[in-house]
Amino acid sequence: MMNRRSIVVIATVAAILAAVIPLLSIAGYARHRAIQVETEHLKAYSGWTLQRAEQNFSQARHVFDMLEQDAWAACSPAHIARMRELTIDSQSVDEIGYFVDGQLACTSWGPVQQDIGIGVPSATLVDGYALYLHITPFVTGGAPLLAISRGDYNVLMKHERLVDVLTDTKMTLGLATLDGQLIAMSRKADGALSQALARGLADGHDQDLMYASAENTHFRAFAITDRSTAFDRMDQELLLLIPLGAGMSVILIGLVVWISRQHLSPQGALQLAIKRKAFVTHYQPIIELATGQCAGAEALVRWRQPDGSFVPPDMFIPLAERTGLIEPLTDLVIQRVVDDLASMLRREPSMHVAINIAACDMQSGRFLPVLSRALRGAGVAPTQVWLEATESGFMDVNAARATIDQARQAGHAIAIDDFGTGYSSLSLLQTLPLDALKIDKSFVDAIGTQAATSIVVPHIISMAHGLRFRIVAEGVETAAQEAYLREAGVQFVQGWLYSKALPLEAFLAFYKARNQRRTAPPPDTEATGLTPPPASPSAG
Ligand SMILES: Nc1nc2c(ncn2[C@@H]2O[C@@H]3COP(=O)(O)O[C@H]4[C@@H](O)[C@H](n5cnc6c(=O)[nH]c(N)nc65)O[C@@H]4COP(=O)(O)O[C@H]3[C@H]2O)c(=O)[nH]1
Repeated sequence: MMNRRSIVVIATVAAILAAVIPLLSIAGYARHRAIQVETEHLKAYSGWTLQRAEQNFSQARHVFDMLEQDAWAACSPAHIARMRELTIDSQSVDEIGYFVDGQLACTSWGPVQQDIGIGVPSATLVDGYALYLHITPFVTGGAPLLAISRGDYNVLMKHERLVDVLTDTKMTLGLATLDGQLIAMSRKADGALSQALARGLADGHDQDLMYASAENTHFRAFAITDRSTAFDRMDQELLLLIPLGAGMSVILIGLVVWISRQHLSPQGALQLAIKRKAFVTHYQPIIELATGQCAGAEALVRWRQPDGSFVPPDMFIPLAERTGLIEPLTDLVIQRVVDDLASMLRREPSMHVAINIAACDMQSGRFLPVLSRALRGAGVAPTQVWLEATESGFMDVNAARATIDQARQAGHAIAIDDFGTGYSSLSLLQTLPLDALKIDKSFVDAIGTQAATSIVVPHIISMAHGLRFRIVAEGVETAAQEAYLREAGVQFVQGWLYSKALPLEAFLAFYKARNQRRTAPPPDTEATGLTPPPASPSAG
């Protein structure tokens, strides 16, 4: 588990990010969206500009069709009158010219005396049309016009007419030939950009301007606007999206607070640790006094911290019991013990391991199927697994009896742990079909002292003998205690005199060393059972 300081730092950083990221994402999204929408807007206007140009172009085509329908006497009054009539009827066409042998012979205004050649077209369109971009009308004078020619005729029209589309925001519309010659612009705009767009520059934006274009078979049209237009749009989008971003920030911050509380509250931390299976079991050897051999071990759970240290069970078992987390924890311990010791238990059929069972589990018996599944899967005999519970586990006698019966039928031995520290010990011992009694360390400590409890120890032992219980004395620390217990007929001992609780590897090594030595003919120490344990990492 991380320490509080790291959690607070991480939670603070996460909360700041949770507050800022949604707002930045929303701003980024709004910017992207605004540019996208404005590009589509410009593209739509480019399309409408093309439509407008085509309308003008089709009016020119109509004029040509009308004139070519009849065989006119060239520049006759009727011919000129017809040209004038068509000029007046058409909204787009300002003047019509008629050429003979490449020389302007007459216009919709009348015959032409001057020597005016047709000239070289600026661009040739499909369908046999030619474009002359800047023709100065010689009759009316004035600003240059655009000429479209077909056959012997040309029609003149104002450039701006091709791009006179009403826009809803400020923008410049432009029209060009497909080979990149600029025909008309609705307003003045950046020259280099307009030329580039006329030549087919793709949609996009620079520091100041945004632009998009569209094409048809005759023309290319484009639209240019200031980027501020898009940013105005972005402001509107942002206004709509900010509550959404703020809502997301609040949800994320709430999540961060919830997760950090999970980590910071002891219950939350324990819950997470169970979820992450952050527990190991250490094994405290149990010594058989008659042989001095290691007869088994008590499994003692430890909560592993990220820095490699361990939290002892006294620090979290009571919390686990209060909060109901003891149940998944018991299951974890069962699985861990089986994973750790299965092969050794299979190899050493006389060895046993004792697992602590919490009071509520002892009363419900809920863990028994879990244990039986785990043992069956690993091929371990249930007789090799002892179950230890303190007196509180047996308080509800009927419930406890059901669990004990089931457990014993399965083959487990049941031990009453920390005997003498709780209430109603005597009646419990007589009422329940128990197999073993563990004398609490506080009684063992009293051996050979003047403490009042020292008087009780022989009575506990003789009572256990009377009930035919196996006896395990816990917390044996001195040779004198061991000598007393041996004399009193206690079969098993457990305590720092032999070994503290050991990590798995160290326990396996202890077991091997201890039992190998004991099978060899005994040195002097053999008779006392006081062989010092091999040097091993202490973890108890
Ligand atoms: N000073 C001293 N201490 C000795 C000596 N010999 C053994 N001990 C300590 O006494 C405790 C014996 O376990 P316990 O009475 O079952 O008492 C256990 C048991 O009630 C509970 N516990 C441990 N593991 C589990 C578990 O897996 N499930 C449940 N429900 N409770 C557990 O936590 C208690 C404390 O366990 P630990 O801290 O490992 O402490 C262990 C052990 O390290 C000694 O010679 N001197």
